[in-house]
Amino acid sequence: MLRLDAMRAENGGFDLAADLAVEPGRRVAVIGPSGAGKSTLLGAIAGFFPVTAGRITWDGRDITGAAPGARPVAMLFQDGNLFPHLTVAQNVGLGLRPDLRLSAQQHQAVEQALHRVGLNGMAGRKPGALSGGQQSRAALARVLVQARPLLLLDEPFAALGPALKRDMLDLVQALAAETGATLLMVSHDPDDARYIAEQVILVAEGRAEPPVTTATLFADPPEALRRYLGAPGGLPDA
Ligand SMILES: Nc1ncnc2c1ncn2[C@@H]1O[C@H](COP(=O)(O)OP(=O)(O)OP(=O)(O)O)[C@@H](O)[C@H]1O
Repeated sequence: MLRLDAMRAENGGFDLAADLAVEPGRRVAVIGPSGAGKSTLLGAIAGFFPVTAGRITWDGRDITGAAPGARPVAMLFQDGNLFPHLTVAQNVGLGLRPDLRLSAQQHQAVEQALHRVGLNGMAGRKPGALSGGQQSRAALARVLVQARPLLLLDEPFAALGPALKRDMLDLVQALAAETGATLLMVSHDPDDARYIAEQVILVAEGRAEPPVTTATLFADPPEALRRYLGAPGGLPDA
């Protein structure tokens, strides 16, 4: 279980507060207005931003001060962070060893991850020779080889068209189910939350609220969510 106990994190002078827990294996959407602190929340959990108060624990272990690589976390960003001069297989291999000195077993793990995301036969290509959707798959394969129990996705598929995005959400959902990973995904699209997430963490005005059931939240949204959705009178069906 992920716990943020009276946590405060700082991002360049911005202060985010969170006091919440996420049950193991949950798929949770993180939504809220632009600039509210969604990326700061994920970055604090991943160890990219300093925690100034409270603590972060994973299965009871205090990881507040742990180095990013020592956390049970794999993170996927919107641009995928693929290196253009490396092949797809090398980009995925970076998830296992930054110096790419992979063992035979690790090479096999890379191959399996590429196969799982539907990129067999493309291991030797450079990212520039992949479509946008294929690049997203390669970035997801890198997250997958890390085999971490907590996956943090920061608007991972925002640049993809609706059909492609749906495919990727299906894939993420399937992978999370297979591995039992806990998933936190930032999205600006309420439909993504409805589609993939059992629960939603609402981030507004520098505070991350405890997760609530997605359908419940959209059925009776708090004021901050109403404002964000821009539908004060009537909301789309949950
Ligand atoms: N390097 C920085 N220096 C100063 N302030 C920053 C820095 N990075 C972010 N901030 C501020 O921190 C706040 C939270 O940013 P954050 O990226 O977490 O928001 P967000 O909810 O993810 O926004 P968006 O939906 O637009 O990506 C914002 O108000 C932003 O202006």
